[in-house]
Amino acid sequence: MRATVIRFPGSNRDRDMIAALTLISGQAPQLAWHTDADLPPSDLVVIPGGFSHGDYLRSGAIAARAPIMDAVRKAANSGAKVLGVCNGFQTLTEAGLLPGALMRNAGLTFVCREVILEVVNNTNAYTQHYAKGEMIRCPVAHHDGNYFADSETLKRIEGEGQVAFRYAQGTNPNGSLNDIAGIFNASGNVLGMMPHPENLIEPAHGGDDGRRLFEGALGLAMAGAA
Ligand SMILES: NC(=O)CC[C@H](N)C(=O)O
Repeated sequence: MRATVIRFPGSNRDRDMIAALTLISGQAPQLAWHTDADLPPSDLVVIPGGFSHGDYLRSGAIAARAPIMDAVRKAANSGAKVLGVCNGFQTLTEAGLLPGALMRNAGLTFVCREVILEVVNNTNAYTQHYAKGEMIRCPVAHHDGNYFADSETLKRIEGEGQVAFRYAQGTNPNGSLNDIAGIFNASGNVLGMMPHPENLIEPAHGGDDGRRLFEGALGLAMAGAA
């Protein structure tokens, strides 16, 4: 399983993502730069969190138009997994690889805290190691995490099982419609999520609820599983 992490000017969770993928798979991921025209052969492409291009214009808007994104689109269309976390999720919506948009948090402040997520759909490689309806811990750190989609799109993604994670009732940190924290594309190989599973993968983090997402995406058995 070959994983690649893409870096943009202003990415700041790339090192966390590289550390998580290395720890979980035993192999350092390949790296790509935003101006690269091609991606190395990859089964999993990850766009990490951060403030690409200083969040100017809109978070992820400039990154979505980087040369590397043509290669990401090609990889996604040919079935590779593409995971966008936080600024990565923003970039994937701006690139049209995921529906909807991430708007300014309803409270107009940056939120940095742990939230509880409900695993809405576990019939997908990314979420296969969670139980449906399982509540997991995960940190968030963003100012533009307020998921919005028009009513037709919202109905479609809800109806087609494209909602991956929801903020637990009453804990929505940003005003996202339907408490949406993460969504799949229609084919299920692209996942965007605002919370940071890479920051809760080992006891030193205070928990490891995020770990199973990477084990699923990388096609690995759960640590500790027989
Ligand atoms: N941690 C992040 O990726 C931050 C995402 C984004 N730039 C925001 O603040 O909304």
